[in-house]
Amino acid sequence: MSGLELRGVSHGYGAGSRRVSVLHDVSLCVAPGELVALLGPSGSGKTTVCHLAAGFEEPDAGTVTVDGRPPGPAADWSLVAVVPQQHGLVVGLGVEENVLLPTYRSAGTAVPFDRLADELDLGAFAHRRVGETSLGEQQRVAVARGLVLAPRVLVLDEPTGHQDDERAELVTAALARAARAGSAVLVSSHDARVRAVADRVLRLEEGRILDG
Ligand SMILES: Nc1ncnc2c1ncn2[C@@H]1O[C@H](COP(=O)(O)OP(=O)(O)OP(=O)(O)O)[C@@H](O)[C@H]1O
Repeated sequence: MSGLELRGVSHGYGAGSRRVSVLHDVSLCVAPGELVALLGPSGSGKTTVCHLAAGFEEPDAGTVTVDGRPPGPAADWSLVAVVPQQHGLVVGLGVEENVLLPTYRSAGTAVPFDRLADELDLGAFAHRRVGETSLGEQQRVAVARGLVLAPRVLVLDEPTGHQDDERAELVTAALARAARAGSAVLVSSHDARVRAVADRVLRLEEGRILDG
């Protein structure tokens, strides 16, 4: 199966008798060209799913694959790119440098920075260091960095959480375009505007997928 696939995934945190199970037998897939929204209450395990999909962690049981292979801890971002909840930007570097970081270790073709800056309204602060920008601006920089290599799989954790209505529309439009261009896009979100552009909605409750 190409795209993103989680099969029978269980996962937890802690060690020994203190280990707490968070995900229970989770299976989901996101096909190339599809945008899937992952909804669920706080603590239901959405971020854990995103981290496993990104290869930040390996599941206790089950498999995670991107185009049929485990994503690995240092995946090429043309294969799987991530927008973490806390953005993961390098605050001492400039906006453009942050957006282009994935291109330094990938042979993939980059989307021009100016196009991403235009689509995500980065222009007014594109010349600044990330540490000199607002949280909402940083979030859009992280989205641009996720899009820069037109990845096979794009995983985003609450990517509109710091946006006003107008900018949230820019973000969701950019994600919908990425899916139309062939990326498999998984978005963890509570935002109705994300649901509105999703091809499918999955619900996670207490670490289990309810439907989809
Ligand atoms: N590093 C960790 N160590 C121990 N427990 C953790 C850790 N990370 C998450 N958890 C627990 O795992 C569960 C799922 O957390 P997760 O962050 O995946 O949920 P979420 O659905 O993304 O929540 P939110 O919507 O609040 O961001 C929660 O009960 C959380 O307390």
